[in-house]
This record gives sequence, C-alpha cells and structure tokens, in this order.
Amino acid sequence: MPSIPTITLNDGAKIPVIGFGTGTALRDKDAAASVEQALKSGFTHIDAAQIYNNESSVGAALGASAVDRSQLYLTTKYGGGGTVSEEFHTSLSKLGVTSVDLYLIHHPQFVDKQGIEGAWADVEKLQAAGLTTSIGVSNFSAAEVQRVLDSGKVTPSVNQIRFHPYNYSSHKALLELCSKHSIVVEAFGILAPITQSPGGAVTSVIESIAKRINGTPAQVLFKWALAKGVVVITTTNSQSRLDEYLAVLSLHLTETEVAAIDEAGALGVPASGKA
Ligand SMILES: NC(=O)C1=CN([C@@H]2O[C@H](COP(=O)(O)OP(=O)(O)OC[C@H]3O[C@@H](n4cnc5c(N)ncnc54)[C@H](O)[C@@H]3O)[C@@H](O)[C@H]2O)C=CC1
Ligand SMILES: O=CCc1c[nH]c2ccccc12
Repeated sequence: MPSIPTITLNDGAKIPVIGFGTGTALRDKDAAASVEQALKSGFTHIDAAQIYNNESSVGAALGASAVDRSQLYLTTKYGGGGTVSEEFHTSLSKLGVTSVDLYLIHHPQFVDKQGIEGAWADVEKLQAAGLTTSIGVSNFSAAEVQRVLDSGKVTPSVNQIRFHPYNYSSHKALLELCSKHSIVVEAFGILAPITQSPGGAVTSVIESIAKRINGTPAQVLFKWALAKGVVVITTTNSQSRLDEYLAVLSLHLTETEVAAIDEAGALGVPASGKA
C-alpha cells in the first residue's frame, strides 16, 4: 500500500495530502465502519468535527484500528455551543485521544459573542498547551483570515474551504492571501462538478482527460486539486471508491490539462448546478 505524500505546514508539521471526511453523508450517523474501512484501505488522515455529531463512533474506529495513533493524522473542529476549551475537551474525550494533529474553527459564524479574535486566542492556547499540533480555520473569507492575522500571535496553518473548478477563480484573493502566509488550503466538495453540477463545461474536459490517463473523472478532479497544492478531504462508504481515490497517487496530469480544467471552471456552473 503506497503511503500518502505529505505537505509541510507553516508550523513544520506534516499533513497527508488526502484525508477521509466524516461529515456530509456520515453526519449524525455512526461512522465507525466507514472510518475502519478507510483506515484499512490506506487512509491515515481523518477529518472529524464536533458538529458531525459522530466523534464517539470515529473514536471507536480509531481505538479498534491496528494503525498506531502516531501514524494517524487527526483533525477536529470547533462548532460553537460552549467555549473553545470546553468543546475541544469534549471532542478529545469522544475521539478517545489525548491530543489532535489539527484543530480548526469550523465556520466564522460558529464563534458566538467571543468573536473571531477571541475564539482564535483560545485556539492558540490549546496549541501552546500541546493539545493540538497545528491550528487553523475553515470557511474563512480573505477578510476573516486577515482578522486572525491582525489579532493573533500564531498564523493559521490551514483554511479548509469548499474548492472545485467552478469556484476556483472566485477564491483568487483568498488563495493569494493564504499563499502569502503559507496557509495550506484544504478542499472539501472537490467532486461537486460530478455530484452537484454535472453536465457543465468541466464535465467534458475531465472525461476526456480521464480517458487519456486511463482513470476516472473523479480522479482527474483530485489530481487537479493536488496540482494546486491543496489537501483534499473526501469521503465515501464504498470500497471501490476508496481504492479509486487512493489510486490517484500514481496518476499524472500535464500543465496543459490543469489549465484546461481552470478555463472550463471559469465558465461557471451549469444553470442547474451549485457553486
Ligand atoms: N469544513 C467544512 O465546512 C466542510 C467539510 N467537509 C469535509 O469534507 C468531507 C468531504 O466532503 P464532500 O463534499 O462530501 O466531498 P467530495 O466532494 O469528495 O464528495 C464525496 C461524495 O461524492 C460521492 N462520489 C464519489 N465519486 C462519485 C461519482 N463518480 N459519482 C457520484 N458520486 C460520487 C461519494 O460517494 C461521496 O458521497 C466531509 O466528509 C467533511 O469531512 C465537507 C463539507 C463542509
Ligand atoms: O462541515 C461541513 C458543514 C457544512 C455543510 N455545508 C456547509 C456549507 C458551508 C459551510 C459549512 C458547511
């Protein structure tokens, strides 16, 4: 089983470039079997969150796995409700771990009266206490990232955002700011051109590239995102899709193909689709 390559974050920690998500279809569900299947298939990076309401089942799968904690990359996210410290410790307890690799503020709207600045200061304290190796944000706009940069002592290591060819050009200012501060972008919703906006300009381009590389359109979208230097967070309950996702590691797109996907994406989602 080939090991998943890593990217080095701005704090020196290494993050596997593909992660298995426990939200979307697994939200509010027992995720144990799906996480166990992903770990057995070779995923070592698990993306959890307080609001997915399934951290205990994720923890059960981690506990049952033959994979040592030191070989796992575990993320969870602050979802509001209580203070950052309270919710973080509840997450640790549910996940059955003593620390995580990455803790994110899940959404700028989840920070309540403490505000973005107050929540970030609390997240920084968790890192200083050695309870999370890296810290970051999710669904933050460029203006919201700038507020963290202006108020914080620590630069976020990650911003996890919805990212696919149809919204890539709209992220220009955010991606430039993240790049300037070496903030790694994590992509969710990368398969939106297949799952939510089929039949648009991107479809024919990724189908044609898939034929050339003897792969699938989903694999082309993953490779496109990896070519942009982002970490891909995806999910599935299907063994064949897990194998399909991990097989991207041995595929290659040319610069011309990446540019062709950019151009098709910039034409926008089809009328029936979702950006
Ligand atoms: N930070 C945030 O606010 C958010 C984070 N996430 C994280 O990202 C993870 C992945 O998010 P998604 O948007 O679900 O990822 P995704 O865009 O990779 O889609 C995965 C879904 O596509 C389906 N799929 C795969 N290949 C397909 C094909 N050829 N045809 C049709 N369907 C296909 C899979 O079965 C799965 O349900 C979540 O589980 C969660 O961990 C997701 C949403 C928001
Ligand atoms: O983790 C994902 C939660 C979520 C689901 N849909 C959206 C849309 C925008 C931000 C977060 C989410």
